[in-house]
Amino acid sequence: MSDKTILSVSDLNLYYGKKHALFDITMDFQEKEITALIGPSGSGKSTLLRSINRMQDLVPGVTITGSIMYKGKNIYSPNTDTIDLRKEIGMVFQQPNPFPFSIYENVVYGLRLKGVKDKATLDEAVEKSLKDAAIWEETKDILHKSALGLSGGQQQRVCIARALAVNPDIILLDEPTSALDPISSGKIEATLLELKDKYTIIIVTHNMAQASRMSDRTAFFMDGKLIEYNKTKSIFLTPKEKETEDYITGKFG
Ligand SMILES: Nc1ncnc2c1ncn2[C@@H]1O[C@H](COP(=O)(O)OP(=O)(O)OP(=O)(O)O)[C@@H](O)[C@H]1O
Repeated sequence: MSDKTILSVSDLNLYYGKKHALFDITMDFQEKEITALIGPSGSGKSTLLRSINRMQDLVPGVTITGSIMYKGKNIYSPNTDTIDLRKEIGMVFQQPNPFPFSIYENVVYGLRLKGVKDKATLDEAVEKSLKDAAIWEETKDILHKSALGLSGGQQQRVCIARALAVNPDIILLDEPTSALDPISSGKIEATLLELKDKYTIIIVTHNMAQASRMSDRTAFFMDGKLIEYNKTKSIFLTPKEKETEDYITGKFG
């Protein structure tokens, strides 16, 4: 574990009923870096990502063993308040999923849940979060219009702003650009690169070019196993495992 380790996954196994989906995953995530999780469909990337903020607990029949240490505590300890955990470890999904409210109400959603009522505080959070998500200029004059009226790319940046508004430490993103056109994807990538100064980012992506452009470290998964994990340059230029090389050169997957 290095000084910069923010999350430490040890011997994590996950079963959906009898199906063993993650096998002995052990890996550390570094603070204020972007880590990409790559691998073929069904390799367990989303399962691992969702395990990090205990979203996977919501699936009936799931069994999880092992630990994920965050700020000195095992997030799988029975004492963990998962609502609080998900404020510190936010999530953005593949399909933009704004709520059917105004842009403003989408962004302040988590703050309202926390009981924040002061208008000036909420206004400030809206402006800051939309700026950080690089969507302020496009939305500042229409804050009280429905978020559903925005384009898919704009909706996704509002969803990023919604995640940022509660001031998380870590942002998990599950293929956040796969439903978007290349221009919108490029904007999200640029936004995430800016956010890395303030947040730790873990992103599942099928897009190899995106992983190699954006991430500091890359983890390659296959059949629920972590095959190789290293600095992104090493994974893409000098992979150690044959499976990694075959995948990144497009031989399978
Ligand atoms: N709710 C579920 N119930 C049962 N099995 C599941 C469930 N979710 C995922 N799985 C299985 O667990 C394995 C890992 O799935 P997961 O979605 O984590 O893979 P992935 O690498 O993210 O795939 P993709 O790239 O297609 O999103 C797959 O075999 C999948 O079928």
